[in-house]
Amino acid sequence: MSKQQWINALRKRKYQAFILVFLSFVLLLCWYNYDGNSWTSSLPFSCKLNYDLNFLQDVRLQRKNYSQPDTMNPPRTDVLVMTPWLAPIIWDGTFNIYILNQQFKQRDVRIGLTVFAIKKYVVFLQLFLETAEKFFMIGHKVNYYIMTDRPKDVPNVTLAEGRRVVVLKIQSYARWQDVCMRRMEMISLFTKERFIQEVDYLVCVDVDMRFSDHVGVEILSDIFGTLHPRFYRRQRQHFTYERRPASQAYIAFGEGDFYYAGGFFGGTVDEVYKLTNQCHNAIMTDKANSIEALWHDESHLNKYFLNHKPTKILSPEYLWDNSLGVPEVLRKRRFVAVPKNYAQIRN
Ligand SMILES: CC(=O)N[C@H]1[C@@H](OP(=O)(O)OP(=O)(O)OC[C@H]2O[C@@H](n3ccc(=O)[nH]c3=O)[C@H](O)[C@@H]2O)O[C@H](CO)[C@H](O)[C@@H]1O
Ligand SMILES: [Mn+2]
Repeated sequence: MSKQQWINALRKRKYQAFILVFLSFVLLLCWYNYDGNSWTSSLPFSCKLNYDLNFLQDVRLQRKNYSQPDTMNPPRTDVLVMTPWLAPIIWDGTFNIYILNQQFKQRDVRIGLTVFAIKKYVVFLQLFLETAEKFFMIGHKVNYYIMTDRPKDVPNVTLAEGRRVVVLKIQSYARWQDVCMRRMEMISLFTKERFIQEVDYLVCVDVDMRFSDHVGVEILSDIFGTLHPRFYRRQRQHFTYERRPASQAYIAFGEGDFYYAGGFFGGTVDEVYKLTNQCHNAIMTDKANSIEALWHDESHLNKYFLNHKPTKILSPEYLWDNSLGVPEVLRKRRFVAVPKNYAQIRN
């Protein structure tokens, strides 16, 4: 086709051509302004788009010319993004995943995700693992440590390269409360036995959950906890801390920073060992004194974090429950509770 023929053809279909060029331009503009995390302020027109952009993941990871951090324009002004002890609180918009992935890739970091599936809770594993493969630490080395009394019921899920499932057989306990609490003991035991050789960070979560958006290296730090979705707006006197002084988990009214959820914490292997070992010891002391903390392991976790402040805190984006609706500050729901029939699943 000669140049003239091209021009003639274009003239004939000038409207289509114009629309095509215009659309390409818009697409390019969007792509250019997407800074690896959000494309809000950098767009020439001020609009807030919060689409799921996983298809751009590969592209955005390679992006070098991300937008400059703006000293006079904080990305979030609607939520607390830093604790008084200078630990960041991770909300959507506060981090650039491109930069963080580069940093953690350089260190070739290995992450262990511990999850317990005792008795009937094995039914949650399939969705948990499938969604983790879509959203959890994509592009990094991941070991799933599945602790269960029913190894045969662990589903076979196809894993991406660099990821593997490790099934660890453990005993079960009759009471669900004991199952929950003994997680502290098991994590601390396996930390010494194998986690310390195999991974750099541990992430410890509930199994009755599904991933529904990006959860990546932005969560990693020496020791981190997560704001409980029911309490992140509440005053400390309403927190359901253990209030009986006889318990090791006791926290007085007038004390406490946040109410942390039992279902999502982690850190370096060393720090998680300290946390789980201390919580387990406290649980055993309570047991010897015939007292059980109100919210079991969660109460002890809250006590631990009162005295050992987390170095990072995850917003409730990282542990949401859809029965609470979707408040405006919650731009993403990354890890969401799967509804369950308590009476049926716990017995
Ligand atoms: C989201 C969140 O913050 N959850 C916490 C909350 O309750 P939940 O009501 O979410 O507790 P849950 O029933 O999910 O139990 C916690 C976890 O223990 C495991 N499990 C439990 C029972 C069983 O028969 N088999 C089994 O495998 C399983 O991994 C489960 O996810 O309070 C619990 C203590 O009361 C724990 O602190 C949970 O981490
Ligand atoms: Mn749960």
